Amino acid sequence: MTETTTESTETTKTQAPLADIGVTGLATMGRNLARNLARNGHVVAVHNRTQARTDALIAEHGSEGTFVPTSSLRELAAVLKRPRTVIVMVQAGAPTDEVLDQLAEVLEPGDIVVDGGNAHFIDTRRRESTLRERGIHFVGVGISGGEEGALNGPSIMPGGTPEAYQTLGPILESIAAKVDGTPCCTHVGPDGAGHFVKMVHNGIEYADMQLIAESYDLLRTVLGKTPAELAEIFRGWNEGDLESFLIEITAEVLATKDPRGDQPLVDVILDQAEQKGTGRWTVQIALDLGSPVSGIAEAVFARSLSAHAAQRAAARELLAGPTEAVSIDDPDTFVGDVRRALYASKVVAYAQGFDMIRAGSQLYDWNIDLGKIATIWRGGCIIRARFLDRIREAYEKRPDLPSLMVDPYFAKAVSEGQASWRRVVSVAAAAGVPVPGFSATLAFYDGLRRDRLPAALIQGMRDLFGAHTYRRIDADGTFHLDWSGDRSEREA
Ligand SMILES: NC(=O)C1=CN([C@@H]2O[C@H](COP(=O)(O)OP(=O)(O)OC[C@H]3O[C@@H](n4cnc5c(N)ncnc54)[C@H](OP(=O)(O)O)[C@@H]3O)[C@@H](O)[C@H]2O)C=CC1
Ligand SMILES: O=C(CO)[C@H](O)[C@H](O)COP(=O)(O)O
Repeated sequence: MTETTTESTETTKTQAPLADIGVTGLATMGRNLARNLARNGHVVAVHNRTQARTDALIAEHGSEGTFVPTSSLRELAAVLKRPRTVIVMVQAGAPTDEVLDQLAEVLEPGDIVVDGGNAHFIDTRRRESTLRERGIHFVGVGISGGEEGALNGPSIMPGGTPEAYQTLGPILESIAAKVDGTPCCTHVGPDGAGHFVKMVHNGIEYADMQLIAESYDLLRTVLGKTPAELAEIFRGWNEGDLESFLIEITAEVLATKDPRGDQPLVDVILDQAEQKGTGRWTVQIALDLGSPVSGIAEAVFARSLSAHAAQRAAARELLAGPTEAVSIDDPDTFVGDVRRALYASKVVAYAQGFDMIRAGSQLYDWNIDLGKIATIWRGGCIIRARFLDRIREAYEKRPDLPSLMVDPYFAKAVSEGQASWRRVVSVAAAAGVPVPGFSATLAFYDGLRRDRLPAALIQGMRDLFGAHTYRRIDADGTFHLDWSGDRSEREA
């Protein structure tokens, strides 16, 4: 029997079954996650700070499953089966702490609290340790897929203890997206591992979106293609190795007209990209880990630059652009070059993200299985893409792969694309089209493959001005040159 009506809260309370799971925070994500849980047969107790959201959920979707509406966290705790499981889907940051403090007062040792928001993994580690002292299992869970994914199957990245996953895992797996029958949900690792992986997912998301935006800009500026023509090109690309959710929605955005007029919607949207923070966190943490995520960093910086409206307006008046027009002999060949450059750059951005996950896993002793991460990103999440199956294969074949770039499949794919990639970056520079993503990822590729890097010169300079020492290619140890004296070398 489905408890769906709001006419009498009292009736609902007295007849309410003990719920399997609770969800507090019923905005975009929480509401759809609760519906997904209910549609999959779980009895879901729901709560929101502002009662109207709870009432709206029950009124509009109460018939989709068994919901138990509640009007306080204490009431939510009272209607849950023991040990209780509560998913918190509220705004990240201070609001999450507030809700966790309130929940800690009404829960008991052995209960499980899940934070499904976009929390910083350092906060998750802190919260896990605080709640552990009270005997409560705290599980930081990365959830990706946006509004539609939360309803129909997101990609789910849970951290926390293996014990908590034993209870929580089957529930989360039941609502996750499925690819070839495999749920896009796995126990990522302890404490903050799930939120760390979600953070890097979002960093990759930023890079992927930036690279697609650069492709659009180049084809539009250099070839003069219209948004409608470009929508067709992206639709075509979505049939091949670039097939992904982001390419699919690119075509959709470009094909859409302004509802207020006849021009393309993309031409009336303000060109200042916003960001909530997960991309920035990825780069901040990557700096601490010494993980060179240059493609992701350029994507974050490109959003920042776009938002500096006053600087851009001042510079537009003063800074000269190319004096000669770029002419492309064969537009179709150039479209193919951009497609190959996009694929190669994407491989680099994903490789950087996976390298960063490995670095985080080593530092925090999380033992994250990269093949499993690729597996759960194949469906449900924003960066879902056909080539993630290749990434899964690469890490399953060789879990200690030093970099995705040296997996035979990706090494071949990127090497085959490099000539196109170089042409695209050259044309962009000549045409004055900014391609920070394409350039940074190509530089990363060249940096990886070079026999000798100019880092040797940097080491020489460091030793000259600061006696920072250098190592030699032909002897063990560290050395210092007497730069201001007789230039003899001594072991440091
Ligand atoms: N939107 C998306 O596509 C995605 C979002 N996420 C993450 O999921 C979480 C939820 O996102 P979303 O659904 O967009 O909602 P929002 O991030 O917009 O948060 C709104 C919800 O938080 C509640 N809230 C805010 N402050 C408090 C507080 N002090 N005490 C209690 N409740 C509070 C609101 O309650 P009230 O109604 O009373 O204001 C409302 O339920 C966030 O952490 C977000 O980063 C993750 C993946 C995708
Ligand atoms: O988590 C998400 C998807 O996985 C959100 O959609 C993402 O946080 C959006 O980020 P931003 O607003 O910074 O572009």
